[in-house]
Amino acid sequence: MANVTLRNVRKTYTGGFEAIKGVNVDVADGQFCVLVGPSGCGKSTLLRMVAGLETVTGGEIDIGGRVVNQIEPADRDIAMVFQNYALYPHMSVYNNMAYGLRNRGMAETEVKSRVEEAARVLELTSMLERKPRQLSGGQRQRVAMGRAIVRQPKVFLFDEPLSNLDAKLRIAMRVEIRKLQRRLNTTSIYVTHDQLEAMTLADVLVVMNGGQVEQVGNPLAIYEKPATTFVASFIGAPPMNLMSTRADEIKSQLNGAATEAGILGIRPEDFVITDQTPAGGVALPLTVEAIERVGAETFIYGSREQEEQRVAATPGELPPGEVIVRIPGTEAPAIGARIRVAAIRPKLHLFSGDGRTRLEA
Ligand SMILES: Nc1ncnc2c1ncn2[C@@H]1O[C@H](COP(=O)(O)OP(=O)(O)OP(=O)(O)O)[C@@H](O)[C@H]1O
Repeated sequence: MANVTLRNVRKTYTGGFEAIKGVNVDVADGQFCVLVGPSGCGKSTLLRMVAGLETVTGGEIDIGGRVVNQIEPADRDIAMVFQNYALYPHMSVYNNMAYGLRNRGMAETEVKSRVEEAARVLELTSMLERKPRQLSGGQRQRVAMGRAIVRQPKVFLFDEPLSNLDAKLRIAMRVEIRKLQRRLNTTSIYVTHDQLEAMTLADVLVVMNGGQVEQVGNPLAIYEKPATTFVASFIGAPPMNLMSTRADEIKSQLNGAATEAGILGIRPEDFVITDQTPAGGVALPLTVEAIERVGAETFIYGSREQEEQRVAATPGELPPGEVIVRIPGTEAPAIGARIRVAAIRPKLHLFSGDGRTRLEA
């Protein structure tokens, strides 16, 4: 059991590319921390630095009160689960799990007891004699987990462990990993580019962009109060609608301070279809361009009457003038219909014109 603290951690690769530009993160003992961000944001680099697989070019990595910058991976008391599982194909499931323990010279009775306990927890007991090729993707993933568990490390590190699984199995394994982590109560750091996986797994969510941390916190708190337009559009699908507060129709509905802000954000589910303009809210006329019915809810893609300038570049950015509205149920207006949608003040997000600062609505 251990906390993990990153203090102003930096990484410049040979050749001069600065992949990590001063990251501070604190993961308390037993917490599940998820690093999320788009491809190339540096999340794998950061995880590999914690593991000791990449050198640290600045700052400190502290595991359980000990700075580990100069400590070999094998001596850091961590266990890593990789995307490709990295199982030995010629060894049985049992031997795959036992290998690392035997390498450390552990007595065979202790090896047996740890492997059998991990197999029981992971429901692999009946498969211990099989080779990896005789297992499904999900079972291989569990063997990879088992190999980490038997080590009884202070910290688990996961590098996109579910990305080779199909959508259904990903969800099942996501739930399994969370249950297992709660049971073992082992501090964990998990890398993914999937914001939904990140939201559902994390105690502490770290949203990264361009080698820096955009926001750290509880996933729901981040969803409710994103610090930047990058976070606003990366966390949540479909993404938050972002529009310029200087568009005439919007400016007329916001008070002075708010119109100075620059960018107004409204999540698709925070709109209602209504002819009223709620006090302290914003209403928009839309022409319905497309409808998607997804089981119990419906997405309406609407266009605003007026063209507007593009707002600060963000990952899930919608085309200018397009608004997504998410409503429960399957009843929806017809394509081409003109509707009005509105959202009230607690659901309005305001950001500075460059998208870098959240302002009070
Ligand atoms: N050995 C290396 N030398 C130079 N640059 C590297 C090296 N490894 C990674 N990079 C660069 O560092 C940046 C961060 O890479 P990293 O693999 O950490 O990103 P990531 O967020 O994990 O992305 P992905 O989700 O695609 O794996 C990228 O721009 C990448 O090209």
